[in-house]
Amino acid sequence: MTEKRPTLTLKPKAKAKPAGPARPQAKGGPGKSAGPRTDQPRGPAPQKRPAPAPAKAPAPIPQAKAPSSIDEAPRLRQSHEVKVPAQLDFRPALKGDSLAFALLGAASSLARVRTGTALPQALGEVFQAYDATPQARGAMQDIAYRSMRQLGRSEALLDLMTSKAPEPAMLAGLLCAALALLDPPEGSQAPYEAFTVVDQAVGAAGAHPDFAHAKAMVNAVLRRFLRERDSLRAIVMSKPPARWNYPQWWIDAVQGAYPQQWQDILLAGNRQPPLTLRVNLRKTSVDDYLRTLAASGIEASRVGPSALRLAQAMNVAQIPGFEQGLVSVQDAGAQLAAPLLDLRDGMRVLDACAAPGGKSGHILETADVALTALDVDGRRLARVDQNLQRLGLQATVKTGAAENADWWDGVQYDRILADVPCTASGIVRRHPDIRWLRRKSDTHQLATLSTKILDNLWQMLRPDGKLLFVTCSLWPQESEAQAAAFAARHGAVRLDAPGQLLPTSGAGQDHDGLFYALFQKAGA
Ligand SMILES: C[S@@+](CC[C@H](N)C(=O)[O-])C[C@H]1O[C@@H](n2cnc3c(N)ncnc32)[C@H](O)[C@@H]1O
Repeated sequence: MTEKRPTLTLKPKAKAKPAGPARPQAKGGPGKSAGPRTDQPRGPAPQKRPAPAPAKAPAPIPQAKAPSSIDEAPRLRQSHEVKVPAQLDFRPALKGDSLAFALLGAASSLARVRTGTALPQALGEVFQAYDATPQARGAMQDIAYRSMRQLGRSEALLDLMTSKAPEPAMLAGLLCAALALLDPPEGSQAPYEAFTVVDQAVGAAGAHPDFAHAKAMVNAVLRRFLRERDSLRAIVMSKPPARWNYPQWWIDAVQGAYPQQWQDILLAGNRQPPLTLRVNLRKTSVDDYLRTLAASGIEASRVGPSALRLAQAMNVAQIPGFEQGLVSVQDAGAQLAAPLLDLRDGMRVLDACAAPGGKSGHILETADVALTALDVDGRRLARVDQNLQRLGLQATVKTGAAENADWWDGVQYDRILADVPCTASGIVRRHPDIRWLRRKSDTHQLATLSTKILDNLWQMLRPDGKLLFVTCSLWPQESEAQAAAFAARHGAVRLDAPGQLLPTSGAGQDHDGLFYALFQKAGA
């Protein structure tokens, strides 16, 4: 047991409105999985926050992260920067299929995200440490993703209800996870009964040695939320980060770049993304595959020339023909890259930032080209190999930095795809942790790297050849401003391309926020 810390006190009752009765809760089983995740956030790993210096070494601190420079104040409340981190890997003596177990796993993931770990990686660490069953993994993932989409509001509610920020971060994570379940977004049903959430959250707190002492506080905070929900919400909803569930700088940036559409963009980023498939036209047709799905009772609709959106997310292992390479998981917006490249058999093509290989696979499905798939990250490149193997396709896979030429054989390419590392601000619906991990200054840093990559790749393109520049960013500095400056520097001819696609979800049109610019080199 670690040293007992003082129990937090509750702040006085909120005053905005008289306390409303607890809202009746919808019934439901354990949360569904957020769907298979086949991609990681783009770009280099976000900067890690410095590991807090332990006041006293309690137990092994397995998740301490390497210190890194910080140029801005953290967005989360200062006191959340833990003085004594909880044992994030501690496996509680709880039933593996209980909500308490899932809540604690989600809380551990949220605490890892606070130290700069991306959520998919954080969950992976927790699954292993907790030896979680597939069912428990699904529940932890669902709760953690919900919590990320609601973090601004949960943080503000906690700020209102507690006299100081809950510590350790895992306790704050537990409260945020429980609040996300008790307070689902407008128009969606609560996945569990309110009393079950409170009871299980208290049980989860009691099962962890580092904050078992705070279980009465967990009970009091959650019950108070249920009693005073309307008045508490009325207060926090006046604050943009609570209302929109993004950091203030992010809201300002979207509003500045898109004064007309900013609210729609923020809302689109908070919706649960669909599972979209790309049909491999080498092996089947879209209509035939739709029939295959229908025969298996799977509902789907077309959202692009080869793109199908499933009505319900499911594990890829259950998707007919997935293992045989009939389909791949890929957003409909990302499926525009291969057609824009205007590929023909026999071309020499470079995919310069290729991992995990979504667009490489599509390029090879489109034409018989000699493809080089390059990426700086050798671990991610292994996924290119796996994906191409499943599709029965081949490429030359190379580890190297696209801003350098040390990996290049000196023979120019007919086509180059530069799907550069970026802030990934256009894919937050799939990666709701990104908004909390990124810093405003990342944009400039990543745009500088993209400039170097584009300038270096241009020499590798043959006269008349085409280079497709892609980002999954919403920030003009990374996208349109970058494209315009590039064209001016190199005298590149700009061909027709979609430009900035804003994220949208719905019947017929459903895609992430991507940017496309297509350039041609003058003939010899
Ligand atoms: C947007 S993702 C690429 C997604 C991929 N094109 C697909 O469709 O599956 C960006 C990739 O750039 C890689 N990357 C980051 N810095 C790089 C660099 N300097 N040179 C080459 N690749 C880089 C990252 O490892 C990441 O895999």
